[in-house]
Amino acid sequence: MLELVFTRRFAMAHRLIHGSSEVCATPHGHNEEVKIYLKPMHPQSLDGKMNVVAPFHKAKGTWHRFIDNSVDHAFQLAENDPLVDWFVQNEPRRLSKLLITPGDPTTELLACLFMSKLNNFLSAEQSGLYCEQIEILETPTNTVRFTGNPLEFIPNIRPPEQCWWQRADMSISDLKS
Ligand SMILES: Nc1nc2c(c(=O)[nH]1)N=C([C@H](O)[C@H](O)COP(=O)(O)OP(=O)(O)OP(=O)(O)O)CN2
Repeated sequence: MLELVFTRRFAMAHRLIHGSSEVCATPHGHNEEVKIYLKPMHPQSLDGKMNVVAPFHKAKGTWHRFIDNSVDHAFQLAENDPLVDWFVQNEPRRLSKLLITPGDPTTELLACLFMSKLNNFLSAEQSGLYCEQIEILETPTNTVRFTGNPLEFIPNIRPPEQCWWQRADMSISDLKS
C-alpha cells in the first residue's frame, strides 16, 4: 500500500490543570512536530503517466495552512481553565490564538483532535485520501501515536456543530471572538 507522510513543526504553549503532572500546571511551551500518514480510500496502481497517489501540494496544502496559521504559537487550554476567562476579560484580541480542548490539552487528546480536523479537511476537499495514523512529537523524547477513529476517543461533551475539530475550517476553539 502506498502512503503519503508529511511532517510539520509548530510552537505551542499549554498547561495541564487536572493533576496528571504538577510541573505541567505552569504554562510552558514546546516546539512540536506533527506527522500525518495519508492513504487512498480506493487504492489503485500507478497510472504510468503522473504516477502519484495525489500531488503533494493538494494532499498537504490545507493541513499545513491550518498548522501554520492556526496552531503555530497558539496557547492550548482546557475549556474550564480560568485563564480562558482571563483572556476573554483582558485580551479578547488574542482569543483566536487560544486552542481550547475538552479537558487538559495533552498530546494524546491533541493527536485525536488533529486527526479529526484533518479528516474533515480531506473529506470536504473530496481528496480521496484519509488520515490513517498521526504522530505528535511533544518533545524530542515523548511521542504520541494514534490510529483508529478519533471520535471514539475524544471526550464527547457537545453536539458536533459546536466542536471545532469536527469542522473543515481553520478554527481551534468554539469561542466567539
Ligand atoms: N501522558 C501524558 N503525560 C504528560 C504530558 C502529555 O501530554 N501526556 N505532557 C506533559 C508535559 O507537557 C511536559 O512538559 C512534557 O513531559 P516531560 O516528560 O516532562 O518532558 P521532558 O522533555 O522533560 O522529558 P524527559 O525525556 O524526561 O526529559 C507531562 N506529562
